[in-house]
Amino acid sequence: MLFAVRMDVDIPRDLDPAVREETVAREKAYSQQLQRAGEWRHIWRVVGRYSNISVFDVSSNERLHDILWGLPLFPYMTIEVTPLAAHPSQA
Ligand SMILES: O=C(O)C[C@H]1C=CC(=O)O1
Repeated sequence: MLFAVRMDVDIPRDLDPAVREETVAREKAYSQQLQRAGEWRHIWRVVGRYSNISVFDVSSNERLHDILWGLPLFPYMTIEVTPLAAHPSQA
């Protein structure tokens, strides 16, 4: 099952810089592990924003929910999920 997911990140400016750095590092490792496993297919930066648009290929809605819930930056994100279906014009 394919999903497009937009993540808008808003880390509070007064968050301890060490906590920020450690959380962002954990987020990167978590993301790259899922990319290597094939569930996080694409990640693209949204130009000019602290946001990304990603494509996930997962077995179920529950699996995607678990992945998103587990994001270290989840408490600082607004997330929009769009389920994808094959387009009839795809060559
Ligand atoms: O930078 C971001 O867009 C937020 C987040 C999502 C994956 C990752 O490594 O960081």
